[in-house]
Amino acid sequence: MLSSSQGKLVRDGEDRKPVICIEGNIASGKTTCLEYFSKTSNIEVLTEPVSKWRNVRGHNPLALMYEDPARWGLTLQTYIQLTVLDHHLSKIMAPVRMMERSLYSAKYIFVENLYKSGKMPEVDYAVLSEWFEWIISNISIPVDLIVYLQTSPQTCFDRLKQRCREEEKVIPLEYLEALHHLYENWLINNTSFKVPAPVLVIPADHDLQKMLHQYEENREKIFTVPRAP
Ligand SMILES: Nc1ncnc2c1ncn2[C@@H]1O[C@H](COP(=O)(O)OP(=O)(O)O)[C@@H](O)[C@H]1O
Ligand SMILES: Cc1cn([C@H]2C[C@H](O)[C@@H](COP(=O)(O)O)O2)c(=O)[nH]c1=O
Repeated sequence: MLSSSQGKLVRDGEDRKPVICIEGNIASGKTTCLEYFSKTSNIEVLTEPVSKWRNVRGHNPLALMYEDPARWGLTLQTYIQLTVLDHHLSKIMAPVRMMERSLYSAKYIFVENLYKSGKMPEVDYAVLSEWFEWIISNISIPVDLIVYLQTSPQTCFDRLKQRCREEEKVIPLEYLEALHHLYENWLINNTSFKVPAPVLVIPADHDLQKMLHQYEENREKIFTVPRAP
């Protein structure tokens, strides 16, 4: 349920609890990172609802988008915006929430990439942008910390091949390079969109053992994050 506070709709029925978003390119290791932290007590983990994006009432908008982005980009991104908004607004059951990506990256990285690469018609981009602007102007979407898993596109390409998700077999290295530049401009160079929270960068090209070690080293920084006002 939502109630109104200071002109915005807010999730009600609970105190504000810290929300930490894990960001990074496709196959950068976000799910693996969340899996690791899910073993910590008092933390709730929300992974991306990819299964919904692969099956909405028997349709697979993720596959359709990769087959024909100009035709299906709007369809997929509209549904992603809805399902991610639903995650942001769902009741937080533990003292801290960690979630995979956010409403912000769906727009600032993926929608932006479709449009900039000429694969999304201007009218589709305009409609999605209007929706997004309305949501962030009228609904409180609090994020207290962004943990950015910073990888090279080549690392993601190798991990993507290893993961072997059917819909993603058509992804070329250039696609991951384009997403990488958008992420870097947003979270590192601060040259594109407003960053909604402080950013903690974790270099993520390393093998699993080294990554787990780095997660441990950063645990304190991650979980003592001050809550945004
Ligand atoms: N540090 C790592 N070194 C090698 N492989 C990894 C590492 N982290 C994750 N993987 C593997 O790479 C693939 C993508 O990881 P995943 O966590 O699903 O990425 P994301 O959620 O960011 O898409 C998976 O097959 C996973 O087992
Ligand atoms: C948020 C978002 C995701 N996608 C695509 C990109 C990938 O194929 C999957 C998500 O997988 P990941 O391993 O978690 O990166 O969904 C997209 O096309 N648009 C989006 O906004």
